[in-house]
Amino acid sequence: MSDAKHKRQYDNVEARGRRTNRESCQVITYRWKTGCQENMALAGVQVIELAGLAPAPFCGMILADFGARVIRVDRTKVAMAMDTQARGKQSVALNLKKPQGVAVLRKLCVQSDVVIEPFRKGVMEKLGLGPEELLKENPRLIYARLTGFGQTGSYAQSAGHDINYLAISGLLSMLGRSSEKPYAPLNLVADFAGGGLMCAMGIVLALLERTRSGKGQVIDSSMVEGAAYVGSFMWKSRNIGLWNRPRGENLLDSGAPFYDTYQTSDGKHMAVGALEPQFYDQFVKGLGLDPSDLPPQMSFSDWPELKRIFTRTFATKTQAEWSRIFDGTDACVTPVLPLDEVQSHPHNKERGSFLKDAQGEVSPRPAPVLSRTPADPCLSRDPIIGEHTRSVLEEFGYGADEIEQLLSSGAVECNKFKSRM
Ligand SMILES: C[C@H](CCC[C@@H](C)[C@H]1CC[C@H]2[C@@H]3[C@H](O)C[C@@H]4C[C@H](O)CC[C@]4(C)[C@H]3C[C@H](O)[C@]12C)C(=O)SCCNC(=O)CCNC(=O)[C@H](O)C(C)(C)COP(=O)(O)OP(=O)(O)OC[C@H]1O[C@@H](n2cnc3c(N)ncnc32)[C@H](O)[C@@H]1OP(=O)(O)O
Repeated sequence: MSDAKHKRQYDNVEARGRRTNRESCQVITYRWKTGCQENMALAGVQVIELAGLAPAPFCGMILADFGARVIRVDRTKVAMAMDTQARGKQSVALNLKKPQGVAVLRKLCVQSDVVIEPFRKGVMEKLGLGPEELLKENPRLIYARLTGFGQTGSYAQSAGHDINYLAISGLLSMLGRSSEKPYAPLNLVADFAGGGLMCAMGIVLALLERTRSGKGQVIDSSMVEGAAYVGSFMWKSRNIGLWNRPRGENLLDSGAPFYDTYQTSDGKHMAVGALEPQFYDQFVKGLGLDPSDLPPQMSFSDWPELKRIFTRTFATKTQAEWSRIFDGTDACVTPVLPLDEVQSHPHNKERGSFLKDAQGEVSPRPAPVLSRTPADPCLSRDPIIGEHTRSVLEEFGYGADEIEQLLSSGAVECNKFKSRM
């Protein structure tokens, strides 16, 4: 195809795409997100999220919370969605083992701003939907590849989960109490901080850059590197002696008695972060101890003794009693709250830090809070698999007969939400 013809075709696609995007976002925004804040930071951005495990769904949810339109592409013949971070998304069910299903996905991607793919390296290429292909048709596309090990390197084709990526990042070796083996803090660091969140940042950066260049690009979002990047402080603070003792014996890794948790008389816990001397003094005072009876705060060899003294002291009162003593001071002591208590804690309540959705489920509100264009998360129920297949296909230009043909071939699936009322 001649360059001129290709350009004309691209311009038409681009123009149609832009028009479709704009129209569809306006149409969809009106039809499906009535009341949403048109001025949310990512309003008008259209994202295709290929259904994956935890990290990619988190990335998609962040973008949806801040106004993007996120269409999640689910597998067909799946009983229920495993995406627990689905708020604000639509669901289209496609069978990518069928060429027609691949053709539909291609059309969705070509007419969108962002695609998030959560698969092992090479899967999209096998489908003929690699970045080469799609960016040729839509040079403005931002193609985010969220993997564990990245698109290159000997592990690139290997399966893995958060703990594996954390291990290869170096951070897992630093996590754990003294004389215990390393432990992964839930699947927070690689999956979410270094994965979904880092990928969302990459997408926003690429969107911003595109406003200048008009061009999309590929984002190679490796959870190993994302986790390590989140942990840059650990690398950069080694030469100031913060981490030169064995695991669990340093200032911030449960070694220091004034940076740890303690059990209270009612079996709950308090968190202590009294690092600076002026806060440490308030902490000791709040415990009702005489500083002259204690060894110096930074006497490493006396830390085990200090821990024993603080443990004994915290065991004499309930969490509520200690909270009354320390709230409003600079002692850096706070109650360790279980998930079902955070929403009602006075500070969180005053800020509205946690929201309740239409199903009565409590979860964190989007962060950070933008003063003029804050996130406006969708609080209605999550989509069922394939709930929006028909409406999205119509919006992307498929006629009724074509949709029926796609349905009968099994390339797509449409499902209707059935209320349990
Ligand atoms: C710690 C977290 C994990 C959080 C998730 C957990 C909550 C869940 C993980 C496992 C679940 C349990 C398990 O499923 C068993 C039970 C099942 C039961 O039903 C429920 C209870 C269970 C106990 C269940 C409970 C929970 O749900 C779980 C515990 C993480 O670390 S998540 C981060 C994982 N890593 C990444 O995301 C990095 C990038 N991805 C990868 O490396 C790979 O995708 C991965 C994750 C290693 C999986 O590899 P896999 O071989 O399965 O897939 P891929 O190689 O990526 O290929 C994808 C193939 O799928 C085809 N495909 C995609 N979309 C479609 C479609 N729409 N239609 C048709 N086909 C599709 C695609 O073409 C690929 O096919 P090929 O292989 O032929 O190329």
